[in-house]
Amino acid sequence: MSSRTNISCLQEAKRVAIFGGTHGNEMSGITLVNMWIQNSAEIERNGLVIKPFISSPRAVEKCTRYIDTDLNRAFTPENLSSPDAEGLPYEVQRAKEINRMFGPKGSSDAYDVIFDLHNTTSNMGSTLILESSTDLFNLQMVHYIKKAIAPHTCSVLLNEHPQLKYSTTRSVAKHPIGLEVGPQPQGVLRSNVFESMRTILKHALDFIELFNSGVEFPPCTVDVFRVQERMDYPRDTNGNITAMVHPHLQDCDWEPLNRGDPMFLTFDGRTILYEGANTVYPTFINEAAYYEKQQAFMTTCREILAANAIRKACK
Ligand SMILES: CC(=O)N[C@@H](CC(=O)O)C(=O)O
Ligand SMILES: [Zn+2]
Repeated sequence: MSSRTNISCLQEAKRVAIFGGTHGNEMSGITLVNMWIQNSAEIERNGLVIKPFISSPRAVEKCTRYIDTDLNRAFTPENLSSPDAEGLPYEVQRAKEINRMFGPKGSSDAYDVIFDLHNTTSNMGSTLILESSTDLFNLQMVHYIKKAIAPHTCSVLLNEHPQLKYSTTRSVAKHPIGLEVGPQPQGVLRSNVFESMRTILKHALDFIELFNSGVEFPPCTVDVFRVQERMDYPRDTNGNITAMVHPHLQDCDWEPLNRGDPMFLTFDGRTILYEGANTVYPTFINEAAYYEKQQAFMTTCREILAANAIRKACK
């Protein structure tokens, strides 16, 4: 790193993986990855090794989110260092395999970039998910993608929360990046969602190719939504939900939610208001996969991140 010129020189990003089917019922990513496994012409770039990969084939075969446990929570140090044994949950075995193939997580042998393709039932549009506010390579890539797709837009969700952060499949890579596109029901393919995902990935790969070719990217800023809090549904003493997302909140991902705004509608017709002091930006509103995670939506706050100029390190 050179601080005098304020250009950060980063390692080349030669090995890139594209994961689909981390969740077996999120059809756009699964379909794109299967398509690219058959014919990779569209994703090939000069000087790059690009591996399209189905992360959870058994879940894909059954068209279910997971077999035993959520793969996208399974990349914990405990799981990854556990001895191989019969009878481990399918996704724990799979996490260990993926870590051997694309990692080891945290080591210099790990893949440079893993894109993990997800779909949501929420009305989030296209969303890039980052796990670190200081990963200059990812920040510059996100900035590049946002510029390239304009006038279409893409939100950036930053999940760096000490308690709410989870051990994702992509976290095996040096630069983990999630791509979440919705709304798309589980088990369903929607052409608009499929095409948005495909376009964003194309620009992402173009960025990596340019970076590796020695192009310098000037300093930039990126608007992000930082994860703040998990909001659960109101529940009775048995743990069953007693209310739904309020119609005024449903589908309003990324729109401001202010103190006093409707949040839930109980089955007997009562409105429950948001009582937090600050304006927040909800996302993952009414995501199907999150009922079991006790999450009706997630609140975020807006933030602007600044990134240094970057270029490939000269050897
Ligand atoms: C709907 C869904 O699966 N969302 C992803 C988000 C992510 O990849 O961080 C998950 O919960 O694992
Ligand atoms: Zn998913």
